[in-house]
Amino acid sequence: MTRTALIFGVCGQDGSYLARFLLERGYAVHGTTRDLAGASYSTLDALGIRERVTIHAVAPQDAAAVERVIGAVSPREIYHLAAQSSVGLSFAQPAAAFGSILTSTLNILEAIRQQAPSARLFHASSSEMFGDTSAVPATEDAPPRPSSPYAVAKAAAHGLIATYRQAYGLHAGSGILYSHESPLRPERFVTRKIIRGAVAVARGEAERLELGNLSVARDWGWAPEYVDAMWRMLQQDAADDYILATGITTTLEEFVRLAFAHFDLDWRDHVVQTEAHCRPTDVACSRGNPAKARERLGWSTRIAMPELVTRLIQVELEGGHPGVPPLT
Ligand SMILES: C[C@H]1O[C@H](OP(=O)(O)OP(=O)(O)OC[C@H]2O[C@@H](n3cnc4c(=O)[nH]c(N)nc43)[C@H](O)[C@@H]2O)[C@@H](O)[C@@H](O)C1=O
Repeated sequence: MTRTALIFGVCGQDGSYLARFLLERGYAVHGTTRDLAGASYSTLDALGIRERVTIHAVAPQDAAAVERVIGAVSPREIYHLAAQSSVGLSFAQPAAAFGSILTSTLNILEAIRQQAPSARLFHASSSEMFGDTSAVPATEDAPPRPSSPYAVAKAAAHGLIATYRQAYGLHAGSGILYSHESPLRPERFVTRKIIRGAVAVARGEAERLELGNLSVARDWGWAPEYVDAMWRMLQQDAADDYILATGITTTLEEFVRLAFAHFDLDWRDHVVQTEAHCRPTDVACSRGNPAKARERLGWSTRIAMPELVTRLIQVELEGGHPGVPPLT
């Protein structure tokens, strides 16, 4: 029998890779986007799968619309990836961050509790909720110490998922996602910005690249690998929370150095640090221990730093995603 999955936020980086992953495994894949006419399908187009996904117009902050789509699709697996994903933007638009992250999560949980209690739910939590973890890599039990509107909302949504699991017995779990990158990332995120910037300088199309704080350190992985973990979580008999990370943390300065060094360039000749690109507060260092995911899900990453930089540059130089038309 064909298995059916519903992905809230199918047009994002993770939604698109997950849709491809599930299609490859024979799933009927449904996905939501807020506005069919206004939606950008560039990620689904880049992977060549737009025609194979049934897309529904749903604003996840609209409880009735969430109930309707879950009732209509009747999915066994639900993936909640629909929320504002930019930490930086959440400082400028905190209310929007809260609505998109927290209200959407509550609506999906309530719809499942009321009318699809046997459905399984994956929720995208974030390492940002732990704050600075330079002293000890976070485990799933680490206390939340959020330091941005985005992280506060994610910590609350994470708590809701655990509460519904415990109080109502739902099969609902959070993947605590560390940064995971790909050519589908927009330039709002620093990795794509750096890769594009280094390529532009190497080609003589730009002279400099403006960035913010380079002393921060992050655990960067390869996004297509993370959707496998999301799926594995929903194949477990019991739902739980898992840290999804490579376990390798690198400074942003080192990322920049590697990107420019790929073209025999010294980043210090081209990168300018400006206040305008710094956040009011920023997580200094993000470290996570993915042991539980390795032991219980059999999941670990194959691609990590520094290979990630080379891979992103190669795709950028080829003009898009491997094997599919270039991204515009
Ligand atoms: C785990 C977490 O991962 C991602 O959030 P993020 O780490 O904030 O991603 P980002 O690429 O915007 O920033 C990374 C770091 O780089 C610093 N940085 C310096 N200069 C620039 C700069 O010019 N632009 C940007 N965007 N960042 C800069 C910036 O201050 C920050 O320290 C999302 O997936 C999120 O959804 C998520 O949950």
